[in-house]
Amino acid sequence: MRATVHGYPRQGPNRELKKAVEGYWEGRVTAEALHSTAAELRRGNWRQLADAGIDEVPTGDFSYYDHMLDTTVMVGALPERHRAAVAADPLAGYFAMARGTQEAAPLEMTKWFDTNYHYLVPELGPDTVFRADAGKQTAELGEALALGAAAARPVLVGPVTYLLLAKPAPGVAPDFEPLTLLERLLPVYAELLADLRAAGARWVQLDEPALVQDRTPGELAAAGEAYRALGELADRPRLLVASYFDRLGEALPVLAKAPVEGLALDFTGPAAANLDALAAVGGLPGKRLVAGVVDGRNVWINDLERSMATLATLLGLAGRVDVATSCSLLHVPLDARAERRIDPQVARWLAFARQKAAEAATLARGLTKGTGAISAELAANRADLASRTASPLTHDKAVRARSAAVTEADTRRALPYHRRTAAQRTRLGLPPLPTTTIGSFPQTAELRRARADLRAGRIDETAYEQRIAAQIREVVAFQERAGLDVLVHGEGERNDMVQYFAEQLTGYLATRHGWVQSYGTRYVRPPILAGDVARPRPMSVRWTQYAQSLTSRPVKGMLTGPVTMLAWSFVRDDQPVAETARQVALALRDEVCELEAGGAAVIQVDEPALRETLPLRAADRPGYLAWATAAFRLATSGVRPDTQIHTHMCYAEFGDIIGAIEQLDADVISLEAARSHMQVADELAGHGYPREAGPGVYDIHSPRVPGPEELAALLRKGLTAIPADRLWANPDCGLKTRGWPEVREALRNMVAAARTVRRELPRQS
Ligand SMILES: CN1c2c(nc(N)[nH]c2=O)NC[C@@H]1CNc1ccc(C(=O)N[C@@H](CCC(=O)N[C@@H](CCC(=O)N[C@@H](CCC(=O)O)C(=O)O)C(=O)O)C(=O)O)cc1
Ligand SMILES: N[C@@H](CCS)C(=O)O
Ligand SMILES: [Zn+2]
Repeated sequence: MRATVHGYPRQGPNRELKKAVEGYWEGRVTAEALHSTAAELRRGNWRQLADAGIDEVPTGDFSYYDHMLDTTVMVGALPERHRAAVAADPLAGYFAMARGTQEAAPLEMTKWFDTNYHYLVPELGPDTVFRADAGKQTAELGEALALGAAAARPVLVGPVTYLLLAKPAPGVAPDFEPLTLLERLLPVYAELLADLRAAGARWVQLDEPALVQDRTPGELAAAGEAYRALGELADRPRLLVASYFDRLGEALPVLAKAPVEGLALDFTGPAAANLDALAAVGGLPGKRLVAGVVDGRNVWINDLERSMATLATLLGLAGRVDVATSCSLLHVPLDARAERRIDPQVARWLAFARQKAAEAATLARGLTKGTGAISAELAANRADLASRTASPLTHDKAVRARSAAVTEADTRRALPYHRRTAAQRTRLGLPPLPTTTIGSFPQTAELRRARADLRAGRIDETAYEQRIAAQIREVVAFQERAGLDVLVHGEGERNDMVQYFAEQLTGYLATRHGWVQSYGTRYVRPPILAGDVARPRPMSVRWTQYAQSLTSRPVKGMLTGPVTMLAWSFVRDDQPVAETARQVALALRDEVCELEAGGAAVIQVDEPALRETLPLRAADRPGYLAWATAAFRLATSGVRPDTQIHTHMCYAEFGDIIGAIEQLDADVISLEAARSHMQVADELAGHGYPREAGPGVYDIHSPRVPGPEELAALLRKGLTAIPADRLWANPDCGLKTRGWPEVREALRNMVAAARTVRRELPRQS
């Protein structure tokens, strides 16, 4: 029995990859230097995995930006508008597809299943011509083999998932279904498999996570047909079809029957249902089962005894069982041992990527040699688990009592929306198409340096606060000059919209080095929800009030909502997630009320992750949406009717949660829409969304500055779906990743566009 993982963090111990890629973009790092840093990081990862006891390493999971974009390159499906740039300079062209240029828009970016990782959406149409390019995969396999890896297994996004995650290219009919291209794509995969075999691959993994979502009979039949065709190829390595993030459900019998040599299944969380389902289909006789028993999505140590029991059952259900993490370790930080500041009593409960690889190796050893061979590890693990259950850190009586006393009435505002809206209009006196931003302004290197200086003791708290106050003055003055209607303080004091609040709440642990890739070169350090949550003191009131003291225009209070506070953290697995959400919501409710008492007439509570953590299977959704929307309302319903509650969401398709968005009972919502050409405005209108909305007009993920005409056209498009008295003009998301020059120009253009479109509106009688 072997131990393996599906993928490993790419960034390196000190985010060397981020620094090299951003250096290349800025012209400070040559392409050669970038390639050599990347190769060194890959070698470091394989060595680390081998040291942890992993005896089959993944290859090809590394990426300069995103593995879906790599797949688009691998199958030659480059968007027409980027072809010339890629032909002229493949590396620069690759980043142009990811980030866009002044001439050519980037690919759309969206969430990778229910994770906080974002991928670039392939754009396909009836004229798409696929062409195999195995170069990256064969080169990385060659590197691993040259390093002496005992066994190396290339990992590719599978053809069915690739097509199911694609969208119609611009200009292609919106009802075009990329899956209809499967027959054309399979010969390309056949060629790739032959190339990988020739390069020394004995096994190749094809990732099909899209098959854990609800699929139509036609999609399941297409998957069955694809793996029949690939399985019947003569010149190919052995095939391992991998699924993760949930149970395979009705796709399990389809894959179990396919002529492939192995399946990788997740056995954690809701995917634990795979165990009974596997027994029900008669197991995988003669096949390899790669059993994902070590959770690749959380940071908690594995219950080794429970996993051994699962593995023992699985031994009777497959020809051969190997031990693995449930999914790629891309979604967890690299090394818990780097967190020297975490209390050792708590640190013993934590396992990051490196520790999870070691857990898989321990389990594989136990399976091969018997539990006696891992008795020391089992005893230590038992003691660590028991210390967590018994710890006073995980229980706060006052928090539990308050949470238990919450009633339905605590989650309802005093008046319904239609009675609040008039009071808010009178209080705010805004023009039609009011202009605003989503909250953050550029997080300049100077701001980050000030924070790093504070951490290192090079400056004191007073000097740091002066720096933040200066930033707020600059942000407010700019917004007044630019003519925005509802201002923000700019979030300059926040390292991250979740981490900043988590650092001020009890029950959360912060990491120092726990970076996880969010998209491209952007990383987050998800805090860890380890205990009961309370708010010892106000968190955002002071800076909001300071900004309001500088202007007579309304300044929005800005908070992160309870669902996002959970989604972008590692949540505790020792109590229902709904209970954790209620605790966080109560802490936020106190903050919302204190912002209002401090004079805020508009308070935005961001829930960008509401859609992201929607369960992948429809059957699990009503339960999630019930606790998630109740937590948001609990956090926001303590305010007066004339206080306007905004919420904001980005990075996702919202069509399937519009009913739930209504359940939030917010007064105004801003949504990401620019890259998808305001499609969301139609979706809102299609569902009869009766409230105010700001579908984003400025794509903040690209350095490209939209002109006033383009922005006015998007607003006019918004007006076809949402009436003028309910439409807001705003960017897609916060501006923290952008530079000041772009932001200044884009926001001036946005205000000019709103003014132009306002002039075109019929006169109010
Ligand atoms: C809105 N989004 C967010 C998501 N998840 C979150 N948890 N937060 C989000 O905002 N998911 C969906 C999207 C994803 N979008 C983004 C956008 C931007 C970033 C980003 O810019 N990340 C930064 C890191 C931000 C941060 O923590 N900054 C710290 C500085 C930390 C640091 O680099 N420290 C260095 C020293 C720095 C120095 O010396 O100058 C160190 O500690 O070694 C801060 O401001 O204090 C990034 O750089 O990637 C992420 C997701
Ligand atoms: N208020 C946050 C939302 C990001 S999703 C920001 O502006 O960055
Ligand atoms: Zn956003």
